Amino acid sequence: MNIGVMGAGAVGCFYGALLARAGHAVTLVGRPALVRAVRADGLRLEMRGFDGTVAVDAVAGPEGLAGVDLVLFCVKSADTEEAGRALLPHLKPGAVVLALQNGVDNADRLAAVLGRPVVPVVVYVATDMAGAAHVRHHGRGDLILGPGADSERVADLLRAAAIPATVSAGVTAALWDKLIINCAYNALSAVAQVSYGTMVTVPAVRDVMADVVAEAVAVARAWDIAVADDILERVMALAAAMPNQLSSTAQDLARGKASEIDYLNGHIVRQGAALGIATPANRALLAMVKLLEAKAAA
Ligand SMILES: NC(=O)C1=CN([C@@H]2O[C@H](COP(=O)(O)OP(=O)(O)OC[C@H]3O[C@@H](n4cnc5c(N)ncnc54)[C@H](OP(=O)(O)O)[C@@H]3O)[C@@H](O)[C@H]2O)C=CC1
Ligand SMILES: CC(C)(CO)C(=O)C(=O)O
Repeated sequence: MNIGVMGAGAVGCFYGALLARAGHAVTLVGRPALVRAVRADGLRLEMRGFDGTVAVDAVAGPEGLAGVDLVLFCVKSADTEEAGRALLPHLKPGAVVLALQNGVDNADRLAAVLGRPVVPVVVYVATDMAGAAHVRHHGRGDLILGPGADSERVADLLRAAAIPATVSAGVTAALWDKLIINCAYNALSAVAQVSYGTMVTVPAVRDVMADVVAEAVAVARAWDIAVADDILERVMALAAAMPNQLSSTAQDLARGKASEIDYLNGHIVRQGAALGIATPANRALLAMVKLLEAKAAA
């Protein structure tokens, strides 16, 4: 199949590389430095059991996706509308679009721009870019796709490419579960630039994480989202599973990049305000990360 990746960063390059290894024709849309590096040397995929170059095409603009049947949309949440508008004129009428992003509203925001359904996807992976065209996998990789006319067919295609994928009518709750994990870890890890294992050794941090989770659960349940009953235990368990991990927000700030915080704790704060639910812990974490972003931009 002809497959396009809109936003060739860590997630887009990782899944694009696996699909290319499975024999699909993959075109990455990325920034000029990535395009130059892929065209010069190919895309390097480094993961357990494989370290090598994968044959993909790379282009700097979405006009290169005119012929694709499947698009993996993998930009950060703040770029969803702009990248969606750039993609729109080049999208084939029947092409299936998957949003592989954190946050809970990217697929809806993208669908509004594209004027067609977008399949929300919960992404459980740890991956980063170790160089301009070098993607490194650190763990997991499983995807939960929302239901849709093509979701089962696409999940089959993903599984055939060694990507664990399921389709779930509970995708909204799964997106919220992931959002709550992000709200608990991302900002605190970013503010102190510490790994999850270190974070949870500090009792006051565990208390703040519990407050953040309680506020987010109150917001979610007010929207009738069936958040897992054991969400706090699941949140706390992540630190043992990924003790050395720094959050993506920590990594963004360390690189002087804007983070997705407006779509993580910021989402809880906005929704809480609309619902009349107090969210002081999420508000404080949002403020701290915004302050660091402002300092970096000054
Ligand atoms: N990395 C991970 O392990 C995980 C990430 N996620 C989520 O997946 C999503 C993607 O994350 P990730 O891959 O890490 O992010 P990256 O920043 O690594 O990748 C996004 C890439 O898209 C590029 N981009 C943005 N807009 C355009 C455009 N219009 N045209 C071409 N390129 C564009 C960005 O360039 P630039 O930086 O210059 O803007 C960047 O290179 C996020 O929502 C993230 O939270 C979820 C689970 C795990
Ligand atoms: C799950 C988690 C918290 C793993 O680092 C993540 O999604 C992120 O860093 O954004």
